Amino acid sequence: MSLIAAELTVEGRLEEVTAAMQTGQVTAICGPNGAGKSTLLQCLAGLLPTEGGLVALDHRPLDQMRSCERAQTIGYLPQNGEIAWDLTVRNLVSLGRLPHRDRGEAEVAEALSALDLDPFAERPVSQLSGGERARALLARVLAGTPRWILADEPLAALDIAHQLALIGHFRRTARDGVGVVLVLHDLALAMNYADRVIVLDRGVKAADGDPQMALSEDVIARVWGVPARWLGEPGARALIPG
Ligand SMILES: Nc1ncnc2c1ncn2[C@@H]1O[C@H](COP(=O)(O)OP(=O)(O)OP(=O)(O)O)[C@@H](O)[C@H]1O
Repeated sequence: MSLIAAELTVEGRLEEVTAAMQTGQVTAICGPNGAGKSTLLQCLAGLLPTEGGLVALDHRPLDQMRSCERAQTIGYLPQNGEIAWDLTVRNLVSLGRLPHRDRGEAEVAEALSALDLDPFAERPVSQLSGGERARALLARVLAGTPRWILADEPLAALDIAHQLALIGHFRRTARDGVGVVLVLHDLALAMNYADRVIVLDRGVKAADGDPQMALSEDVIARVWGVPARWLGEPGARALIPG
């Protein structure tokens, strides 16, 4: 098992947030706009220097790892990622193999298939819809076969069928020993599919634990300021406002 442990303060954005995540689990990071979710994910990926605190992967501070090793180990999907060149989808996804310095044709093919991109593989990315583009960017991360997947709102642009297919893929990947950390705005997806939920509120941790506890109606009322009720059975819950 691998572990990422963080103890973080980022001026004006995160205040003494501690978190420890393990492989084999899907961890969701939830919270209102501006709560610090993307900031936390960037810190966990080693992309944002932290003034106070530390992020360690298996007790090794991330900033002491070589960038190549870090890139092989941690796959990061930013929110609204840019695509600088008008590559074909296959070539974009192949960029995920850069840290490994190989073509990784089998891994690229697997990632294309996991994201249902085979019909678009030879198409320039400029000719994709928003959701297809989001899937191509995530496929690039998966092609790198990282031990950790850190993805910022990976489901936001996807239709319900692709959301469910992808969350199923994340769950299987976690079962195979990968650590999956997802920023999610959809609280029902977090409730039904995450093993663990971290809730941030204005830069501080408001809850951390199993989804039933971390996303209780009380927490939702306190953090989001919205009265809401959970209906349905565990694993198939729906959040009803009011
Ligand atoms: N580059 C930056 N420099 C300074 N402050 C920033 C920067 N990026 C974001 N912030 C601020 O830090 C806080 C946390 O931002 P962050 O993007 O982490 O929030 P978030 O929870 O991901 O929000 P959202 O749900 O809107 O994506 C916000 O108040 C934001 O305005």
